[in-house]
Amino acid sequence: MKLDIKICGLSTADAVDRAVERGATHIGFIFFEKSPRNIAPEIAGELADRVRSRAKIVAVTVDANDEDLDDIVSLLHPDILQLHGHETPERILHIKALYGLPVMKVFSVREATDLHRVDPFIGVADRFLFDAKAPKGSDLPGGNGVSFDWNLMASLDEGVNYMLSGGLNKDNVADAIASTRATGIDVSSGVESAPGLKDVGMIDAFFDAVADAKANKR
Ligand SMILES: O=C(O)c1ccccc1NCC(=O)[C@H](O)[C@H](O)COP(=O)(O)O
Repeated sequence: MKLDIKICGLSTADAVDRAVERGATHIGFIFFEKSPRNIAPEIAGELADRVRSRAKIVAVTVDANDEDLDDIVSLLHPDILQLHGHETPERILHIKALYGLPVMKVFSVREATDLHRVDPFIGVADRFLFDAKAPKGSDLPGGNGVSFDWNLMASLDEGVNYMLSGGLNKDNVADAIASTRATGIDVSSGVESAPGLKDVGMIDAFFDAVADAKANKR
């Protein structure tokens, strides 16, 4: 089974190196000022250079304007733009025309009806990421370490290619893989010892758990 693994919100060389050594197919950098994982595009670009040919570089933005996207794209040179805000299909078409990069559009989920919001984006975004809705009072649209009911994903059209995220960690990732058709999984706070602080031991434990899950699914 081919499963993409994205480690998101990286900000140190140690964590970038370990994630990719352990098999991360995607690494994500957060460009959102309120996030403890927010990173300057220049620094993200330097970290990405360490692993560029081995993992896809994902720029995570939230309703970013063209000026900010210009900076991010020119300094990071991402492979994928992850749009984690309220971007419309029209905005996504504009961004794709500007940069010629694949777009992964994020939807937050609490109930089955949240999944229908994807319909106008099919054929517009290249891939989808389903995350949990932010808890009340959170400043962050992602990276909150909370899960949603993965059984809801069964009602999604089978043709939709998606990554799953939201509160994944070493203890629940096997269950997430077994109970959905996700072609990728994405983790951030589940491999952190404190908000924004990635922990290489926790990255190891996460990849060990994914390896066990894949072995058991064969
Ligand atoms: O992680 C952040 O701080 C963040 C801030 C603003 C927008 C998106 C953000 N994270 C995006 C991600 O792809 C996270 O990996 C995803 O939300 C899962 O996070 P977690 O539940 O902590 O594993």
